[in-house]
Amino acid sequence: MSPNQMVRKTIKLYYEYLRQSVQSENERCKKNKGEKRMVRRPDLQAMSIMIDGKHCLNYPIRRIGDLPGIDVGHQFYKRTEMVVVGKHYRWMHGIDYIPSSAECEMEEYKSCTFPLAVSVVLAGKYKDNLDMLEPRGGCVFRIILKKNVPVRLIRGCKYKGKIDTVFTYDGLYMVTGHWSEEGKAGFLGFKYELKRMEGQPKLNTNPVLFVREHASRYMVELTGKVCDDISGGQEKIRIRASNVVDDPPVPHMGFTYCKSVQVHGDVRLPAIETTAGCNCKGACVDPDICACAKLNNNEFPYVDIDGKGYLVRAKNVVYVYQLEVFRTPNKRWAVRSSEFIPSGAPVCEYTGLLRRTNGMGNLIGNEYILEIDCLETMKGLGGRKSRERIVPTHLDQNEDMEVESGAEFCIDAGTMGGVARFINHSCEPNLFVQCVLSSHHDLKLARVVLVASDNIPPLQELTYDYGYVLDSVVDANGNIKKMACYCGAENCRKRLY
Ligand SMILES: C[S@@+](CC[C@H](N)C(=O)[O-])C[C@H]1O[C@@H](n2cnc3c(N)ncnc32)[C@H](O)[C@@H]1O
Repeated sequence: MSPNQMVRKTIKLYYEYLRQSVQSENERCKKNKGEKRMVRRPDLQAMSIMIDGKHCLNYPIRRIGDLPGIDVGHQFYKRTEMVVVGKHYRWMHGIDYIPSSAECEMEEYKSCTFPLAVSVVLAGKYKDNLDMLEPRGGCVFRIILKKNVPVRLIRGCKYKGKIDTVFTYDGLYMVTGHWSEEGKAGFLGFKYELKRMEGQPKLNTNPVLFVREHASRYMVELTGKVCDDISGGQEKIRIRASNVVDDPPVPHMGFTYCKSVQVHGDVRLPAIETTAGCNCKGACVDPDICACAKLNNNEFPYVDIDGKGYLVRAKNVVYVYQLEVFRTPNKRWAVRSSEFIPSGAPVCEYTGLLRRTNGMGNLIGNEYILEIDCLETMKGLGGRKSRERIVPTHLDQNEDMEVESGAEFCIDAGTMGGVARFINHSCEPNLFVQCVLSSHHDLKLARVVLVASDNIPPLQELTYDYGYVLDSVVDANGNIKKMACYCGAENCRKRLY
């Protein structure tokens, strides 16, 4: 696994623990009526679980300088997120340091006098904090910054949306001078002049400012706009389409928008027993009593954070973002959001015509088919990666299910579909496919929702892994078809199929 992948994996795990911690805190508060909400901070709980479980990177032996897999411009959305990858371990403090040479990984610095500062977060919290960008850095309060030892500089920037602060890694700085000065609070403080080291990528504070100030305006004044709302008013939030790639811009998408799955005329659905849901009054509280939780191995699949539902972690069974369809140079259309999408948030449903997969010979070449292969995924069949441990028990025990033959139904968004039909494949995606059962319990006819697997910054392309097995796609003559992948991921498999 590459350092970048290690970092992503660690951050994903941290957010999974974070959502679990929010969930258990919510449940505890609901059970103990009158108890103050969130006594234990979920982010700190998640951080402790990561530390105790030895899931953190670059810890306890610490590194000075750049950390593998965290480049200039990398953005963090919580201070504790920086802790779990070893970027800035002292989450409460502006300066992080290595206390002794025994905790320092790098031989060349072992002879220095410790403690040794390794990173500085400038978040505008101190009254005397001067952040004048280059060449001067900020003001700090203890003499632990050393000449000739680089420090990582991370800039916090307030964000107007759902997250409080975005922390951007700005690169390595050297101390070029220091002096003492009486601060605004009347105490003597030490100030440092920091100079950014040569040869690093350009300062990356601009994307933060762009996101903060201009993303929503950008959506209003969308450059190259070819359609004001591809949903034709069906969705609450308009889905605009833009094309700055073609000249003249291609406006045609050749499909009919549908907000929900439509049953194809040829399909006779099996008799489905609809379910009434649980007997909880108001919000579901007790997972030992709630019928919905029982079907999910006695836990709630969703956690409520600020009144919104987030998936705790990928489940075998269980839209609100301003999405935009945009033209790409080599993948035709694609989808992105103008807003930050937090990890675990459901983004959109894959809609289209519900069809049977057999007898679909005439659909060879249809690029918009998504098989409802919930059960295959649960059992890890046909090259699918099984989601271990969390097969709901009532389904796991049902060994009679015919799963070897592949998915019985699929959603065909070729002529009719929603915005999800424009979401491309990536070998390192930021969404995952989640099957959801709500009004019935028939896995073959589950709804398919795409959920954020990472924190997704505004304007980043949304992608999921199509999960093709290589050489599994054939043409009408039975010849193997190959398609090049242009996802651009570091570990791209180079082929879609
Ligand atoms: C469901 S569609 C996605 C939307 C499509 N780009 C469009 O403009 O309608 C799937 C098709 O998009 C293209 N595509 C998706 N991901 C791709 C990738 N990573 N590399 C190359 N082409 C991709 C392929 O042509 C694929 O058959």
